[in-house]
Amino acid sequence: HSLRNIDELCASIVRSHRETNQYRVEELQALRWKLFSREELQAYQSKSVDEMWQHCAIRLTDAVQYVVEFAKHIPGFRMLSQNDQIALLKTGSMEVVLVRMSRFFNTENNTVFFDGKFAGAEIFKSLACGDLITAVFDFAHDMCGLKLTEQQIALFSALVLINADRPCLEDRGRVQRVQRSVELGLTHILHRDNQDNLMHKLYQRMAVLRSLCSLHMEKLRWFSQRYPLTAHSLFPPLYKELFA
Ligand SMILES: CCS(=O)(=O)c1ccc(CC(=O)Nc2nc(-c3ccccc3)c(C(=O)c3ccccc3CC(C)C)s2)cc1
Repeated sequence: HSLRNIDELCASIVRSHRETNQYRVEELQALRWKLFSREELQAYQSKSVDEMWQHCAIRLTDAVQYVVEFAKHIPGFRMLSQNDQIALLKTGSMEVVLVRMSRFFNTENNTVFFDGKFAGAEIFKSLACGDLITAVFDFAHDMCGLKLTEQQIALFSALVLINADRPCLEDRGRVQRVQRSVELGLTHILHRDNQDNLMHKLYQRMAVLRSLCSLHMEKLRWFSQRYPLTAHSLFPPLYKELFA
């Protein structure tokens, strides 16, 4: 890998990250103090479990669509077989959504961007999965502590997605080669930013992401058993395809 290739790889991943985000950082910084009123909060909290799950699944699926677009523009991702691309998105897209959402977490009042405003954990009460919500908020808070730049987030997101250890890959070797080039890109960016020490912290966060996503899958299984109709006929098809 000549340095030129690595620079080009980083530039295309950063460009793709920027072009596939629903919101720009500046946009959401401006909304940071736009909070839900007590009435709005009560309206969310009085939704039934299945209503709130459906509401969130739709929004989560929106965010996942953008991650699919991001993946398609990662050099080397499109070279992989269709099956391997799906396998990587199945396990990685939620993780990238969590990394992206964490950028907009407001650590001063512990709120996350949801439905156009910033919401505290209590708004998700009717989901009846408090441990998942707490874990997501803790992760977002922790990620903010790393103060990653958009470029670092772009390369980290690509590395989260292109992971040769994922289950049911056809050509693990090929995924490994793409993963190694993205790893080189991330270490290159961190070295340039004089933050080599971040690399091992980011690998630690990848393990937390995996546990968050298995908790999400566990909650989804619990929900689908209790509300089969909602899960099978009212959730977005992409949500079912990727998570169910
Ligand atoms: C991701 C791209 S982005 O431009 O940053 C962006 C784009 C769009 C938004 C707005 C948005 O959809 N926010 C959502 N927030 C949460 C959420 C919820 C609980 C805690 C923390 C955040 C959503 C979820 O549905 C969710 C997310 C993670 C785990 C679990 C769930 C709920 C389960 C039941 C599906 S959707 C925010 C950020």
